[in-house]
Amino acid sequence: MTSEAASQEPVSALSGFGGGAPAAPKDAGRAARSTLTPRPRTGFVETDQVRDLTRRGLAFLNAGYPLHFRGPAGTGKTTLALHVAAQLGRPVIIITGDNELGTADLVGSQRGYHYRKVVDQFIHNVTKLEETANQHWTDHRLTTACREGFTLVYDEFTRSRPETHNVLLGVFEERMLFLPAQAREECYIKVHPEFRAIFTSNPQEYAGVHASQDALADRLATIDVDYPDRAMELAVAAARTGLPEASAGRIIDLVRAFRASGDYQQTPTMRASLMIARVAAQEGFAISVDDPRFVQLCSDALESRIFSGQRAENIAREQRRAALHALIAAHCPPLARPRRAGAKAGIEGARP
Ligand SMILES: Nc1ncnc2c1ncn2[C@@H]1O[C@H](COP(=O)(O)OP(=O)(O)OP(=O)(O)O)[C@@H](O)[C@H]1O
Repeated sequence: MTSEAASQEPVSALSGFGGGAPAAPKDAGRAARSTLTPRPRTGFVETDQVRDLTRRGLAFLNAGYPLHFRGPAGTGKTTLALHVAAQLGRPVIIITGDNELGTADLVGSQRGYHYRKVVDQFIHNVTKLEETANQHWTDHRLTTACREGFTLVYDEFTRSRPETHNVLLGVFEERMLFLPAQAREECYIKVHPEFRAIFTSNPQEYAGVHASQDALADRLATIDVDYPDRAMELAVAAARTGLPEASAGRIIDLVRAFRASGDYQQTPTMRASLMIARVAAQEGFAISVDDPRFVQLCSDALESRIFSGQRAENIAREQRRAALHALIAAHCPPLARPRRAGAKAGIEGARP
């Protein structure tokens, strides 16, 4: 995403949120275009783990501290941040971290031109033309959020350069947002008492991220988000795909066992189990090693995580592939054979 897009585009397409929140009179149209109104998201799963993280996060936010959810990819940080933001009941503004993002993208800048044309035809055959061009100051997302008391969700903030965040130090410490000289009319604004900020970051990401400044990290209340427990992963897969729990459970156990094996270069996250579950449900595959289409689906979704593009040794490759297939067989067992009269019930509904 470009910095312009990050700072300017409405983001109402995000699920669980609708655009056009009511804004305060000043700059109302602009603020409304860049905010989201939280509403409950369909398929959102609230387990004890989610409730606990939400409660702990809200405690910091209610005391006025900026909150930071930190955790590996696919652990549900962004979803959780939006869920917690929704609990605050204020319009939400989202920024996504980007190396190209600068202070102006957060705070505001001089934009556009106002043309003024005066045609003086006092003497009928003489035309006097006067044209002036004035730039005018435009608030960007951080300024709008601070001014109006909105909730700012800054997703993957460590993808932005640390110096971009200098302006945040005053916001969190002195509750003042200092504006650059171009803002002319005001050199700072007092941060609205209802302004809150929620950050997310992934400490394991090593491409395209920056270390967070100590000064900023010290101001954030950081809560570590770990991989979801089985109950949560299962509930999410069942809710988001419509698979029965027994079938979704096999996929979850397969992906969790693969994750526990450590035999990969890219961690298989909750997104991997959702991907398998969603495609299997849509295509009507049997969640079993007996269905070659299902086995192929698991291989497609998981094998790429074993090798990250480097040329792995062929033997290691084959060994790891075989280990993955053994996991598929162990967690997605053969379909129940047709029962002979009097035989006991077999595996519960292997088909989704
Ligand atoms: N509580 C939940 N209910 C329903 N779905 C969820 C929940 N938490 C996470 N998910 C789903 O799990 C997937 C990963 O979640 P999310 O994008 O929030 O993770 P993340 O930690 O922000 O990932 P990344 O660091 O890669 O951006 C998404 O498809 C999301 O919709």
